[in-house]
Amino acid sequence: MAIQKKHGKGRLDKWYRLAKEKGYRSRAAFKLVQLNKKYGFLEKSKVLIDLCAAPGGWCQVAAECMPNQSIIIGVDLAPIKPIPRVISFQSDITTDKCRATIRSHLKTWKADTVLHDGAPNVGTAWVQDAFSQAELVLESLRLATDFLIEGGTFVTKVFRSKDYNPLLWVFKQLFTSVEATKPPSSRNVSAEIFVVCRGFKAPKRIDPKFLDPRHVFAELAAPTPNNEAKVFNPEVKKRKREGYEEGDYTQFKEISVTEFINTTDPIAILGSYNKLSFQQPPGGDLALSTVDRLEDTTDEIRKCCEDLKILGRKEFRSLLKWRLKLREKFGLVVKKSKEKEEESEEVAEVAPMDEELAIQEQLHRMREKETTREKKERRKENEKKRKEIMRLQMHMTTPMEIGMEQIGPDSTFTLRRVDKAGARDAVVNARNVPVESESESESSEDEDSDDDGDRLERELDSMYDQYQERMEDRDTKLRAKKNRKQYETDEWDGFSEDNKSDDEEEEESHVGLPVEQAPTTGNLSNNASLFFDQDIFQGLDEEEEEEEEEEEEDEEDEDEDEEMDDEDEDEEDSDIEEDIPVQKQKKAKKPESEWVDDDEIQYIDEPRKPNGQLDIDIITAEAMALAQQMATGERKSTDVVDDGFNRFSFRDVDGLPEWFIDDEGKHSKIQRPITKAAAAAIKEKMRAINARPIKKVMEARGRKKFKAAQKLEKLRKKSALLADDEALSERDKAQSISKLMSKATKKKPKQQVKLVVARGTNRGISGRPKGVKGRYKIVDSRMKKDIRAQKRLAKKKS
Ligand SMILES: C[S@@+](CC[C@H](N)C(=O)[O-])C[C@H]1O[C@@H](n2cnc3c(N)ncnc32)[C@H](O)[C@@H]1O
Repeated sequence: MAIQKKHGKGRLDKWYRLAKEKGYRSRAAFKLVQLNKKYGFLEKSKVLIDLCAAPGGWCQVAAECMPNQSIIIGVDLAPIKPIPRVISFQSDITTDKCRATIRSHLKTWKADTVLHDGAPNVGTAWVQDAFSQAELVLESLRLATDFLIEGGTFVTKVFRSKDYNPLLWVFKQLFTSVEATKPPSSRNVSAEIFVVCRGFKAPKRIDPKFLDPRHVFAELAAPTPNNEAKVFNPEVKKRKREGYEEGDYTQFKEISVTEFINTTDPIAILGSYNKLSFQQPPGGDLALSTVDRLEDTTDEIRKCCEDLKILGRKEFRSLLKWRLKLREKFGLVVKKSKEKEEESEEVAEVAPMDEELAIQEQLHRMREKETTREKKERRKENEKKRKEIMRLQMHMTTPMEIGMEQIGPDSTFTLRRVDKAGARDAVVNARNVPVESESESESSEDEDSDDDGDRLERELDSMYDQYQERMEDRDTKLRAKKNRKQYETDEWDGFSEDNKSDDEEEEESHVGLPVEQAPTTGNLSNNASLFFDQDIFQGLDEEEEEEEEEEEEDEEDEDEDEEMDDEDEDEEDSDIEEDIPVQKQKKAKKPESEWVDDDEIQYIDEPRKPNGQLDIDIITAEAMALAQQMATGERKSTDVVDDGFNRFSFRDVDGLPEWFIDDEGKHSKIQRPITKAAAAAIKEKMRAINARPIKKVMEARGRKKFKAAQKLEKLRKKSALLADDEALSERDKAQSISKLMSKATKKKPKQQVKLVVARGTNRGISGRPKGVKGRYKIVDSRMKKDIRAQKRLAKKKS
């Protein structure tokens, strides 16, 4: 691919000219120059493979930057003219032949860097292009995995398409650091992005599916419609552009109560209808009149049926329970007797249902039963572990005793395993993983007998989780809070030495995750993880690590560092627990064992103003009121500490459902009265903040000021020179200085923007219209007329 004169003028841009000047064979060379400037991988490499290298721009750059005696191999479908220090040959990178040729050149060496800048099918349809590009990337990755040394670097070009995320996910499994970047020399109009993958993990075996385009780019099946979501979030409406359902052109939907009772999917009805009707159909419905008369059909239930869209979780639950009761009464579901409970088959009679539906429901129930059983077992196991940890914490046992009953080849107990069951948080907090005491296990028999009820409970719980996730997606504060919580609970990783479960270790050496799995990273969505891959966030981890190292080195400073971490967290949370100033919050939060006295607080390295005062930003009325009270001596620091211990401090949340704790948490805190003065002070402060111009404007103003100062300085110097000039008379001096001044203060006339109407030959043109010089703006005729009218009006007024 030699430099060709492209038709579009934009193609012969600055980089094209620079490439010509510098003797590079392609403008692409600058992309590698800029990537290397940012990541510096070429200087560290001794062996490099450049895939799709023609005409050889990247090879030229590599030869320039890599140490002497390095091996550089360039391969392409097209011939590459010889480049000093570069071995090049012609081959298709997807073939075994290419692999063999590279191997013959490298012998036993491994490559430190593999580059790929391939672009197939140039000129065909873009969608097709993007796909084969992605395939080519995967092929180049396959080749890279064969030749890269552990810790090596792989740089590739990827096109922004639907295959971009799956590709990135694959990279992330194989490399410790994956960063996507667009060098300045890459045109903005181009969809290309460069991904720099560093720290090749060199797994012993890679699942072939991993590098197979059919798996990596497989379309994920459309998720099944989530009717439950509709039930619990009736107000969240997604825009549908599909129009109304065929034959149904109303938005208000109503369904008979009997249908709700007979249906096998009540949640779908609750999610998609507005009203459950007790209205008798024309022919009369005996079942409906019975339902109407039953005692279970309370006024509350009737009210709930009136408008489903305004119901909350509690109301839906009562409607579903009511439905179950009626189904039992009508003999639609027969409760299992104790003897029959033993049998795996459940006796369930569902009246108007065809055979297939019946089988489906039975299968579904069996599956539910199985998961309930598994869940129960997990709970028991977790409870056992929790008790052991409690005993250990209370010095009732030694670590040796932990997990004694589980002794076996793979029974090493780590909290990570517990976490897989989703219970570690609770274990660490010594909170109840729902305990199954003996008395409870008796009652759990009842639970089992009511399979539907159990299922509903779980559905409701999972709905709440989904609701939380959605809220987190929307609300960054909530997300930060959750991550913080997770961080707090993650701090202690149990007794595993290397903090890795067996499974995880296996994953490292054998990357073989099912490719269908959605590519996500930790708690972050893919988009979020891509966002955080940006340079700006890169230092953060290292900083944290450094801090940790410091902590290890200096045990004496440990407490101090921890306090600083706490402080960061507190600051983030300031809007949640704003009622106590930062430092005091920390004090109040400290557990008794880590208690520090007032003197110790003095040594904490708090952010301070230049005058030595603590730099605390008071942004809430509560904090302001407290600050005022403290300043006037109305309250003392000890009062604030005492306030930390209140009836909300040690809330007993054992066994309470997550949604309840969350909901209660919003209100279970001291409501501190605020003073009028404090509210006014905060209002004023906020007004001042809002009145500040945005950063861009501030910067522009600063630039203007700076330029004016420069101009003034120049003028001053010139005037001084003139004043010192002995050859000039005083009059001449005064004249020339005033000339200078008037020249400097004269404003340049603003360049007129010529309006060009987009009609005739100018319709739909891109670029400068013929015969137009200077600044121009293409407008439609309406706009031109409007502007004229405005001018006329302004003239009239003046
Ligand atoms: C954008 S150019 C590479 C430019 C090069 N990096 C440089 O600096 O000069 C893309 C190259 O990919 C090559 N290519 C496309 N498919 C290929 C394949 N299957 N095997 C080898 N080369 C391929 C094309 O021949 C083309 O020369």
